Amino acid sequence: MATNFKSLLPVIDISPLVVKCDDSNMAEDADVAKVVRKLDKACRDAGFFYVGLILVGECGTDWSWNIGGSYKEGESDMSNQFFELPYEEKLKIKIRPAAGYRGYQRMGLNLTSGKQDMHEAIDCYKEFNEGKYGNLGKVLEGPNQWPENPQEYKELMEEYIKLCIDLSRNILRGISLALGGSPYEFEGKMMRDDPFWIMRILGYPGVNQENVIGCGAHTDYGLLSLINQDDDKTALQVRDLAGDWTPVIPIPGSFVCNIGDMLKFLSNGVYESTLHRVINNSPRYRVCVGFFYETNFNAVVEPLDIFKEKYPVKGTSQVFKRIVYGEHLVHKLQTTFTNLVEHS
Ligand SMILES: NC(=[NH2+])NCCC[C@H](N)C(=O)O
Ligand SMILES: O=C(O)CCC(=O)C(=O)O
Ligand SMILES: [Fe+2]
Repeated sequence: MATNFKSLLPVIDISPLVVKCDDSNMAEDADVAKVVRKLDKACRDAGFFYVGLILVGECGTDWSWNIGGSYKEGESDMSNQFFELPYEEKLKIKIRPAAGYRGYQRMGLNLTSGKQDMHEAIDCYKEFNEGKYGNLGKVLEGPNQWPENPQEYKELMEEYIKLCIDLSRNILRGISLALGGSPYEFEGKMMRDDPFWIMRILGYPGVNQENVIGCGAHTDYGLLSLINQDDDKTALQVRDLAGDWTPVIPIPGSFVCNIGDMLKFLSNGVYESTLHRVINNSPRYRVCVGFFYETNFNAVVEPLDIFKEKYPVKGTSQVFKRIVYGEHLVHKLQTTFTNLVEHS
């Protein structure tokens, strides 16, 4: 992987995790242990890091792609093609509450802390059977909406999602070890055997003025986010421990990975979900795909016993109430899309 990019965030080659993914004794492997130490430091510091994958592993998936690279070879062009379509064309897959908040959202529809974000997007969520999550889940019921053109877009993105799910699971095994648990604290029991996911294909207009907010400061909602950004524009910024905004300079062939709110809760606050925002100061259009790997939709999330024992709470500021992930998500949707309810 290229090393001539100056970034303040660590780059972690996670291939040992992928190679050892089926080995329950993976923690004893020296290469895995090294990755785990790096993950722990990255998660305690910024909560943001780059992941790379150099080896070809075997995990029931074709890993013979350089992370993010397969997307950039084809689908990225298709995302650009979609956003270049006339507005009326894009509206054919318009996001609506009745369509489970899935589909195309115009520039400025998404609100963060009540302010309009200068991005447009296609939002997708894991599809599930009607009624599966009762009233709460109803809000998100419906098939994802894909454009008719380009035709192969849907199929390719669905492949991409599978890879992201696999990759997220492997990284989380490393994070689970980094927290001092088994590799499997974030799967299986505790209702995390049917992980929910979100994917947002984002387009940010090029600008001629400074500091147009593409996406306001927020934390992500779930366990782990994988950000696949254009290689030639720096727009994503992370708030570091000192409270300064650090640019996340793209590193070709890598994903940017960050911690979401659920991981913060489950880890008893040992790892934080870090604030980040997007400002595309480039005159050119920027496309980015965010993949968000979550707990089960109906998971009750609270600090895991193992982490409460390992990391006793100091003071009262760190006491986490139990929450249901789906409630957290639906609440976020309602504050993000307040303008949508009125017009549809
Ligand atoms: N699904 C997301 N990660 N959305 C990011 C946008 C931030 C969203 N508007 C919020 O206020 O939380
Ligand atoms: O565009 C990006 O780089 C990140 C987008 C993001 O933070 C989000 O959608 O949650
Ligand atoms: Fe985000």
